[in-house]
Amino acid sequence: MSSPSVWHKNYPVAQGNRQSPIDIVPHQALHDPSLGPVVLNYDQCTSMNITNNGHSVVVQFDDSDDRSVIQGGPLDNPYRLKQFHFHWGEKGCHGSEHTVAGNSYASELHLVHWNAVKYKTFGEAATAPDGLAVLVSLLHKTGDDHRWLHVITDALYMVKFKVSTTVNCFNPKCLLPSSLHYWTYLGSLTTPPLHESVIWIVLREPIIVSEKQLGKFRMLLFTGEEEDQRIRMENNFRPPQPLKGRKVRSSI
Ligand SMILES: Cc1ccnc(S(N)(=O)=O)n1
Ligand SMILES: [Zn+2]
Repeated sequence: MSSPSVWHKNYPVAQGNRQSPIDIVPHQALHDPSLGPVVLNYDQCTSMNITNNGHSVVVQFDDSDDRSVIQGGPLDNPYRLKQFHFHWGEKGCHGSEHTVAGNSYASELHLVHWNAVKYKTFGEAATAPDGLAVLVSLLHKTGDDHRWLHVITDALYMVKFKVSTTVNCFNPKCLLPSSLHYWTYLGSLTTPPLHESVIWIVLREPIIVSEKQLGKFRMLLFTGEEEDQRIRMENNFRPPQPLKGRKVRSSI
């Protein structure tokens, strides 16, 4: 995984006008009363597998129909859940991509959805300005285990190297905080190809996870079993990017 500072050489859009992540400054966010609640319909278990794809750990979903969708909030259509993945650091409270008033969290969960009403495939949606919607849960490290995150962290040893294993019936709603109040802004993918196609919905309330649970992410490897180099997967986060005049709206 090359460093974010050189991505612009192969992906000039890295220096575009709607790049992600950003630093969210709460008192500068515009409260928009027209922003309704986000509505999550994840009840039909459609998770399929968990994969170490060499730069994060990803849980893929069956997105062949509208069983698992997000709608409402800033979205004009229902967006289909395709996958979720995490970003994390190597220690302490660094590892999230979005920061809040300059403060970073230990990790960040991205639930990636695509607009299957307007676009035929995820690939097509991923290049459209309203193609994707990513719901963000910030993971705050304190002492306690998160009661449901262990389902994921207990499976990580099976994908230590760049492999995949099945995960049945995991409803990611259990990884969200109790409050669905959010900030929202128009941005991009935070890893190449950095397409400016994402409506970001960042939940204000972090979830609480333990150092032990975070440690299990950090034992993942960027490298495959056959490679003799063992490179730990950590610090797979992009730092905040310039706002370039964008407005962040707040649901409350
Ligand atoms: C599916 C996908 C690809 C690249 N980057 C992202 S992210 N980190 O913006 O959610 N998601
Ligand atoms: Zn991500």
